[in-house]
Amino acid sequence: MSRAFIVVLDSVGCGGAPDADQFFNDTRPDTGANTLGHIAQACAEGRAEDGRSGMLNLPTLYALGLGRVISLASGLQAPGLGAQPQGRWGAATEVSRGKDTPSGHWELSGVPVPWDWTYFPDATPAFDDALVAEVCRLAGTEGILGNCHASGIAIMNELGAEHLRTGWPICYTSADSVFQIAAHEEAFGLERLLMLCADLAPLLHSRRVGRVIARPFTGAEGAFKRTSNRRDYAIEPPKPALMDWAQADGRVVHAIGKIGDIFSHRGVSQLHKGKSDADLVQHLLRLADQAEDGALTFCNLVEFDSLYGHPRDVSGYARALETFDLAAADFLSRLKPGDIALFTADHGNDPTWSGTDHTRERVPVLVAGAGQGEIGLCAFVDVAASVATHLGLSETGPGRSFL
Ligand SMILES: O=P(O)(O)O[C@H]1O[C@H](CO)[C@@H](O)[C@H]1O
Ligand SMILES: [Mn+2]
Ligand SMILES: [Mn+2]
Repeated sequence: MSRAFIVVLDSVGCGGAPDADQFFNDTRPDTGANTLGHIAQACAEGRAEDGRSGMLNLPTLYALGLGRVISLASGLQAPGLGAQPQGRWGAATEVSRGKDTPSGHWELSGVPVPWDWTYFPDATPAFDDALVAEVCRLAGTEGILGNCHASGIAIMNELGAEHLRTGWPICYTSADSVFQIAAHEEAFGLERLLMLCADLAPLLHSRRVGRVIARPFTGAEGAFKRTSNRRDYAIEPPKPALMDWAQADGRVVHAIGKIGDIFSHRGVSQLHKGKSDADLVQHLLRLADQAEDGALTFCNLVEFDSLYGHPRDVSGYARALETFDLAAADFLSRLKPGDIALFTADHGNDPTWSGTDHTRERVPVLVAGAGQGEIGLCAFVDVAASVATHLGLSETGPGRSFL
């Protein structure tokens, strides 16, 4: 039985979203944002020379059709990407109203998001009194710290000492639909923090806040450090999605990286986590060798987004793409006859753009193992339909298979 591998390169968009004018970074609309296209341009113009050099060098992904995808999606002729593709290539357009990770992954899995997410206002306080009171009740504290939009490292350093003094949890949010709680692993207690987030999640999910995120840290003042015990309590997809369909048909589903959290751990047979994308790629290589007949492997590589997209680090983003491209060649060489591997993304995060938020873009769809030729423009839900069709699942969702 054939197998399928989906690899989401988090935030590796290819421009051209028809509704980009309705999404913003600071006050600038996302119209024209193009993560891959602008990185390729910056490389060609010598503006991405930190730790790497020259044209964006992605032979494996170009051979599947990546260069064609950028011009298909956005009309941009990205320099150096013109190779004759050997794979199936297209660009997918999202309909969900959020340019965030859950929206993107759910829609790729056949479930567009039918609601508007709740975002907290960029004001202080960001949270209403009833919510603060509930956090205090569950935490057993007389108050909270933060109560604003913040970057996690900055607010940990700013309020960590006060947190140790008062015992109050540090609560903050961002441009995403999230409620985050940072607390010291030893002083506040890791289990207590996780329990607090778990207990708070149903209330926030009922308000359509996508995730409650525990952000434990350790160390003393001046040397606080986040630990890898981050935990996301995410709202569940409103309908069964690709991984659920596969499991319902008795297939093994491997989730690599954040995939478990993004789907509230639904539909996952085995979860493979790591401390970095390099670890996650090792899981991917191992599963290419070892995944069961008929299995679905769904992988998210988050560092493009978290380490390079949000900080607007063009060289770093280019380096990460080039590193991944080498691993992708190794990965593809391990596939067995009948397997497919599909590379895509969940949204954009153009490192040349204004602001620090995601950018609304189309995403690449590159398929190895399914012959050669243009898929053209398609829908996010067509990814799920195509993978389900390839695996021979009984449910294929609302999309149309391009395979
Ligand atoms: O700044 P840190 O705490 O890393 O938070 C980031 O991580 C959140 C979820 O991925 C985003 O919404 C952003 O707020
Ligand atoms: Mn994402
Ligand atoms: Mn992000």
